[in-house]
Amino acid sequence: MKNRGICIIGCGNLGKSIANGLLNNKELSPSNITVTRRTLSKITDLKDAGINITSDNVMAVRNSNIILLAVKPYNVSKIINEIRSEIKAEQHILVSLATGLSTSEISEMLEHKIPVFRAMPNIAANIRESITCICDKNAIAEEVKMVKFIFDSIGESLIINEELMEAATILGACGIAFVFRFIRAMIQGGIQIGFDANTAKQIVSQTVKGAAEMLQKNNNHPESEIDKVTTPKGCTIVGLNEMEHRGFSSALIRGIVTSFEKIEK
Ligand SMILES: NC(=O)C1=CN([C@@H]2O[C@H](COP(=O)(O)OP(=O)(O)OC[C@H]3O[C@@H](n4cnc5c(N)ncnc54)[C@H](O)[C@@H]3O)[C@@H](O)[C@H]2O)C=CC1
Ligand SMILES: O=C(O)[C@@H]1CCC=N1
Repeated sequence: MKNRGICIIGCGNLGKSIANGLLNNKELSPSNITVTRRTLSKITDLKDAGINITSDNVMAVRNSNIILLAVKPYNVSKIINEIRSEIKAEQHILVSLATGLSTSEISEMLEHKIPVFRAMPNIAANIRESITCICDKNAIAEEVKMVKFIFDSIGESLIINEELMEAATILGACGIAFVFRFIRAMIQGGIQIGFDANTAKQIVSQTVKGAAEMLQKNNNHPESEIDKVTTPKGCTIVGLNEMEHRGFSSALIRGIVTSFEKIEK
């Protein structure tokens, strides 16, 4: 990776998070990273850190090997039109972050057959705690490794089949919003039983973090951890059962399926 040039076209929320993640990766030199945005004043901090910033997408592509397309889906074809003639089969790999556009659709917009990837991170990329699902078209193992290296800089990454990419979008990228809504409801409950909002947020955030880390470290099923909390005839089981009577799990599952049906349309 050391001598590979990486460019990020569209340095907005995700693009900037990725650039920051890459800055923290000691195996990469900031001088090999170029990011583009129309309003450069919003990314001068990246310039101060040694990253090249420009509004010239064509120049950025010319001087790089791995192109990350981090613009909104409706801007993808316009950007590809702009950079198409600069994309060379022997030089480039393209990684699209755009929701809902397949690798085939993107490949068809290109002049040459090059490896095309899709990657779906979530906004925790900002603190390098994203989960990014990745799939590819026409890539060899070494190229897959290079792309995975980039997304491992902003959290964890996973190679999946493209047919699961929409499901990955719902579970990981939209999923973080579902988790935030759960957290908000916990905080509201916490306030009703006596805490101020900030204290409730601190207790709930750390509780959620602890639960997630337990699953990651112990690899147990959530239900076996729940069994450790539920004292017979105790206060946890009555709360859990009341939530289920009110449709807690069912509401979450139905929300996930509804989001999935929307993205599949
Ligand atoms: N926001 C999210 O949670 C997720 C978003 N995505 C996908 O990632 C992509 C980027 O999303 P965000 O970063 O949230 O959007 P954003 O709007 O924050 O970033 C896009 C950036 O591209 C810039 N841009 C637009 N046209 C340009 C041009 N011609 N040249 C250079 N820069 C240009 C915009 O000024 C903006 O800063 C989207 O395709 C989205 O579907 C994927 C996973 C999660
Ligand atoms: O809500 C959306 O459409 C996008 C997809 C992934 C996250 N946000």
